[in-house]
Amino acid sequence: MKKAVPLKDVKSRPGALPSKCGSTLNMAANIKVVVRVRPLNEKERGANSRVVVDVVDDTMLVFDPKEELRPFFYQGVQQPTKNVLRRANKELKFVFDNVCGQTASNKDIFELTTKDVLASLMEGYNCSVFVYGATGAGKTFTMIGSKENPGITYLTMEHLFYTINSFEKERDFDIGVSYIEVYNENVYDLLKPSKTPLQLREDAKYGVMVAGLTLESINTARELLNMLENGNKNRTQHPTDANAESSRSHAVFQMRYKTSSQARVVKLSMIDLAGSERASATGCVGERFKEGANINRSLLDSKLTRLLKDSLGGNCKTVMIANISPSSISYEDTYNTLKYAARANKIQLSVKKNIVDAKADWRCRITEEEKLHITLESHLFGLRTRSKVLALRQRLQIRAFTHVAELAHRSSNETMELMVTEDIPRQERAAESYEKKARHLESKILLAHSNCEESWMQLQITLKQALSDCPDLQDFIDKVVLQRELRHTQASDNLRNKLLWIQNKEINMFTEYMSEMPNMLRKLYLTLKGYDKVPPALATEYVDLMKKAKSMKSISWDMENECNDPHFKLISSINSNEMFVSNGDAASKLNTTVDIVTDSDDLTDIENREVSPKKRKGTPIKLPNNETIVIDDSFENLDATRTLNSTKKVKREADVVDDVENAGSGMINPKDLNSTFVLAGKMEAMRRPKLENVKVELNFKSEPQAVKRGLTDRTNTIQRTINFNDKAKVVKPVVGKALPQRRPPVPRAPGFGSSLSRDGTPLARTVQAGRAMTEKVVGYKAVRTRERVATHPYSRPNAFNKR
Ligand SMILES: Nc1ncnc2c1ncn2[C@@H]1O[C@H](COP(=O)(O)OP(=O)(O)OP(=O)(O)O)[C@@H](O)[C@H]1O
Repeated sequence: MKKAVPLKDVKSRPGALPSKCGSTLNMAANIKVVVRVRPLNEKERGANSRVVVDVVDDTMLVFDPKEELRPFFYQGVQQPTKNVLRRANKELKFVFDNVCGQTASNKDIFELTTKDVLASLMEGYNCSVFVYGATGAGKTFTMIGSKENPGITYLTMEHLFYTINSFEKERDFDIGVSYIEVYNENVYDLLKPSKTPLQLREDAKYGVMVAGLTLESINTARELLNMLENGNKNRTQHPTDANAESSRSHAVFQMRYKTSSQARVVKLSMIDLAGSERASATGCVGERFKEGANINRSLLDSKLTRLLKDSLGGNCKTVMIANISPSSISYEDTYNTLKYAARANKIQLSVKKNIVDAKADWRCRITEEEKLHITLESHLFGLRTRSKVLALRQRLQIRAFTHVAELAHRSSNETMELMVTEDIPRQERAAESYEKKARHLESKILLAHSNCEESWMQLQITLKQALSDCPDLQDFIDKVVLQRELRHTQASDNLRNKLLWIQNKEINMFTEYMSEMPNMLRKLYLTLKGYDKVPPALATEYVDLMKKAKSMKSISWDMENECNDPHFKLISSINSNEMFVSNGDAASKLNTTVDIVTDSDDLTDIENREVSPKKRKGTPIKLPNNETIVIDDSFENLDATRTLNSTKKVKREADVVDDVENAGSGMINPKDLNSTFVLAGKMEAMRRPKLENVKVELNFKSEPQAVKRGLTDRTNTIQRTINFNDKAKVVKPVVGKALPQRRPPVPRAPGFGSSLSRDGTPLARTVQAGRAMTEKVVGYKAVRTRERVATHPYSRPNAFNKR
């Protein structure tokens, strides 16, 4: 026995898991193959042909079964049965999903094929049923049938309408049908016959379309019956040896339906293929032969394949009905058909559900697009934050540098030179680096911004489409828009908080630094005072300053004050909502050489002030490297006159000192501190040897000049080294003017030098009372105490030191 075609397990395979959206379902499925064996026709019966198909059961048949040999007798003796002239039987077993014998009706075929398919169709799967076989095998009989014995197309549609009517109230079905034929590679509409063939088009949304095809809408299966009968009459038919009414074309009946809740159209295709027989089998020549060639060709590719692209491929549930004749006359065709059907049965398809809940589908699409937009948005926010933080840090750095430069200017020429040679170039390099980074970030921001805008535009288009398709989605769409606004507000707040945090840190550091200044100032003042080197203007100014420090307690931070505060100005100057940092501002600062022109005004306002010609007045000092700096030490710039004329000037100096000593520990406004110094000058002057406005060049070392101009009355000495030891020797202390630091009286413990006895009772002062205190009378401890006080760096020199 010859090896049979391998048997197949035809049990249904489990479907794949639903997709993420929950709206589409992919499942693996084989092409369902049903074999129908038609009864022998008149001709076959007349030809006394042999039956070559033996239907074993509803899934199995044997092709060319072994014949039961009749015993052969010769002269009453049974002879050996072997007939050498006879061809051996193939006896091939074929197993399919279903095998229908000669007695099966169209209704039976429908039950086994399209009835199941309809359930899938209603679930949203594209479905196709095609009949395959040689000419006269019964394809048209199965598919179309007649009015009296309708084929499976009619039966399917009848059942479809029955199903639809059962849930008509729930769903609104829109059904359209078309009936076309592919003949000699041309497509014709069978419902509206025309000699002009139709063209195939591919549409992204609807798949393969036939341009100009009539899509008839039907409401009952009865309408369809007439339609199919008329359509079939228009089909190209030519008699063949096997079939007097042979259809020489492929007929494709398609039913499409769409409900309001669906996003896509679902298609059912019923295809009556032209005979698959070999051209020679038809006994045709000429035109008919060409027909046959085209039929076979179109089974493999071209128009029919394209037309059924989405109805035979992966995304479709497919049923193949293989029609065969049982007669040995069609032996070859039947064998070929069975082989072809067996192969088709092995094809596994991945079927995708087409019914998608439109609402869920739109949600899915919107969510996907929104995700992309959020990614782009967060990238943009990140870049903006980096850019603004960078700009703020740069501005704070410039501000800090300005202060440092000013302090250097005030302290000594060496410091100033160091600043010019080292710090300023370093600062300029930092500025250049900042500018580079800022530019790089800016270009990145531009790109990210345009990407983000583009994705938002796309998302908006999708939102509009979704809304027009599904008005129910209004809430969902509103939520998407609101969430975007919320994201923007949050990003803006985060940015603002970050900037404020940085500035707050800066202000804290500045405040801490400033809080240390009053003590230092007080010590310096007292030292000068000890040497009687305090000019009246400085004393008054110092007193005013300390008074201000005292009144700091009553400061109220109203809005106006905040606005005038340069720190607040700095905070408000950075708008976190702006896409870019106003680099113009930063750039202008970067390109400006630190210009220190100070007077008795607020130092922190340096950046906003113009250099008035008046403030250019002063003493030009020639530096060792032949550069010149103008020190504004002119009298008119000192506030002393005004201060002296004020009511405060009438106070006695002793009172002033008194106040000073008590006010030392208070907080001081930085503005007030800065006003202590009266200095004008320009750091740039050191970098530019030839300044236009330099009028007089003086030798830097010409001390007497400064003295002549009354330097002792001014505070703006550029170079004053205070050597306590030397000065203590040459400067005569002014007795009574400077008081030593007051210390709270220390309760003395009873014992040596105490006015209390060991038991706590007061001692009677007798001999010592009223006498001058000498080493002898106060004892060793008193001498040590006096020495300690005298050697304290901030106390005035006393008689002991002098000695
Ligand atoms: N199952 C059946 N029972 C009774 N008669 C049948 C059956 N199948 C086919 N016939 C008859 O056989 C003849 C040929 O059938 P049909 O036209 O359907 O063949 P076909 O495969 O479509 O051929 P072609 O490819 O040439 O169009 C018709 O007269 C039809 O009535």
